[in-house]
Amino acid sequence: MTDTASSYPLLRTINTPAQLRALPRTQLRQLADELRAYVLDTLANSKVGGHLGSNLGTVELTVALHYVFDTPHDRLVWDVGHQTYPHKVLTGRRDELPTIRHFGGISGFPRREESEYDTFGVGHSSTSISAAHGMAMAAKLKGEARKAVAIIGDGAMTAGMAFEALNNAGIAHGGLMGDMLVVLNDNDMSISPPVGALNKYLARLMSGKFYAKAREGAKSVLRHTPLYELARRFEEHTKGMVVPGTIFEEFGFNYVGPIDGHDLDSLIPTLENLRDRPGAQFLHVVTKKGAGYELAEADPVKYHAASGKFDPAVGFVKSTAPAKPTFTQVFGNWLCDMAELDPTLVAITPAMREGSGMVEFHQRYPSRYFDVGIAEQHAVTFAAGLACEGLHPVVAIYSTFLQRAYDQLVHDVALQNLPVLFALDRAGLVGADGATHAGNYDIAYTRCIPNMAVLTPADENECRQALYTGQRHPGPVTVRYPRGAGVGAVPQSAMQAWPWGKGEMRRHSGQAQTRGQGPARIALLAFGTLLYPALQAAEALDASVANMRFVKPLDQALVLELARSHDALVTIEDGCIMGGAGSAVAEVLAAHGLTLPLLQLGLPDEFIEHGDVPKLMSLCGLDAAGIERSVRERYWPATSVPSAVNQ
Ligand SMILES: Cc1ncc(C[n+]2csc(CCOP(=O)(O)OP(=O)(O)O)c2C)c(N)n1
Ligand SMILES: CC(=O)[C@@H](O)[C@H](O)COP(=O)(O)O
Ligand SMILES: [Mg+2]
Repeated sequence: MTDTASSYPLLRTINTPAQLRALPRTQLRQLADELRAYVLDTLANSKVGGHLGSNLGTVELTVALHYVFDTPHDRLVWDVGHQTYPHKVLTGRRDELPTIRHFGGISGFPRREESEYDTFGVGHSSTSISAAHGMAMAAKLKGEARKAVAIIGDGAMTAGMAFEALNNAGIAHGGLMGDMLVVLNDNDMSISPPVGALNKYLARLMSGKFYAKAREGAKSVLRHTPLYELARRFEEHTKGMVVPGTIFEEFGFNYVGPIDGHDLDSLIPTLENLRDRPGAQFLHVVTKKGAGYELAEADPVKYHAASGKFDPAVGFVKSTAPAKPTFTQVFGNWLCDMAELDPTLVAITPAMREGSGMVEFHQRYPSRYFDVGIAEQHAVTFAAGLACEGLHPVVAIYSTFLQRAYDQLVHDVALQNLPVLFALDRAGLVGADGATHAGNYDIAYTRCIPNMAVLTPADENECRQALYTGQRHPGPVTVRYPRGAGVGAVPQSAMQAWPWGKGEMRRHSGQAQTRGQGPARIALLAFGTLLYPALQAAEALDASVANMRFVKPLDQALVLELARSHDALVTIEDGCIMGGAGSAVAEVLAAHGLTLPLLQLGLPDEFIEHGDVPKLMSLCGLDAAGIERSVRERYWPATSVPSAVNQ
């Protein structure tokens, strides 16, 4: 890491936005250049990587926002928040930036508990306008003079929630109008190339004489002009153009733009002008994702995020080492193979083509591939519509993002018992993205839905077989798998459906049928990839191990057989304990009046911070040592047997 003292002489003097605001305007360009270089340099040296393109694209916008608005008194609400590394640097976290997304380091997203300048916790997209509107109305109701600014990307703007907020924020409530500014950071990119009509609409606003004239005009009108004169001439200037009535004005916002989001001479006077205007303001800025770093500008998809250290001079180079296939790749390969077998298969992603492993499917089956934008609710109900007409939709969606479409899951898919397969990637802890992106809850929130089936494959081959099994099921199914690679079980090309609702034994305890003497005879019931640490722990415990495969329908016969032949049961899952697979087992035991001890291992009832997944799993006691320790603590010393068994 380059030492800030020598490499970033101006940036090292800025520890608060107040210090930034004390700078002469003429120094802001240098500050922005140093800030961009520092963000790039820091990320290039980070072993956990982080978001790159979007951060390089918001450097000038961030400098201008903190320069013009009295932060933190005025509230900046970032959308998604993956583009806030410059914001974090300018708000007192410059020297902590190298710790970003590391265990114990600062978060990769704004967090209220991390800084007063992080006014709203984000990570899931399209929440900023709603939150900023809330802050603006609160200021009004409390009689406080403050601005609320939402900074939302063109991708995030495709979510219904953003329009729910626009629909509400542009009008008065009880005669009160919130003073808020929405800044649309339009870089014509989501993670993948943007999709949908809105993108085309924004392109129209940016194209042709309107933008060209606005761009030139803005430069001439805005430079070194007193505010009143600025506002008058800017209005005159834009009036003179064929200014399209924008959709945003229809929502009650005063629309300004598009202006160049990298030109501080445009940004600052325009923001000053809008800062001092009451009511609902909307500024459309045009930026470039990856700005200032040629490789990222040229390939904004690839440079959306870095996965680890890289040499900026050569960029991201694929490692030559044969990597184990990730679960995502297993899914992507299965999807293409299944599409070959099943012509009714269609696949849907809510703006996560690359992350969900669907690039090849998109290339091979373009007419059966649907990227619906950041629109999880629409994705699920769109799938329901496809299924009503006899097609076989696969919705590839991160566990955490499916939370956004829960009612659609219940009301549109499960209640109608439609054959939709949900491929839930990023199930369980996800690591550097932290609590906002953890897929900890899908077992609990899906198994309680009637008609829903919940499959938990243990490795890469089981993932392929589970997807095949699920795809053949005539109702809604979720198949969940974690981020990254598994144990390396090579997926068999032949697809073999599992016996529906059946688990399998993977180890039998050597303990004789004790019932009251000697070490307890324990059965470990593993759901998903924790089968493997469970098998390791079982060697030390001489425990039986069941690979349950299904949370729903649960293999009740297996549960009852294990309960009757063992002294105690232990369930293990990489999902929340509360309401999870262990709870399903507990319900079966209770329903059959069985009172043998049951230990439920899984993720605790707390949000788990970002960090290295193996370390986090160990902290949660979900590695082999942790499982063994928990079982011994509960069911040992060696010779004692749980009292409940003596009954
Ligand atoms: C609800 C939700 N769905 C999907 C994502 C994944 N995601 C993160 S950033 C992103 C693209 C955002 O595009 P945009 O808002 O234009 O920001 P940019 O990266 O272009 O700066 C997506 C789809 C998310 N964070 N939240
Ligand atoms: C900001 C955002 O939500 C995405 O970029 C997310 O971080 C991707 O996660 P993966 O890296 O697990 O694909
Ligand atoms: Mg964008």
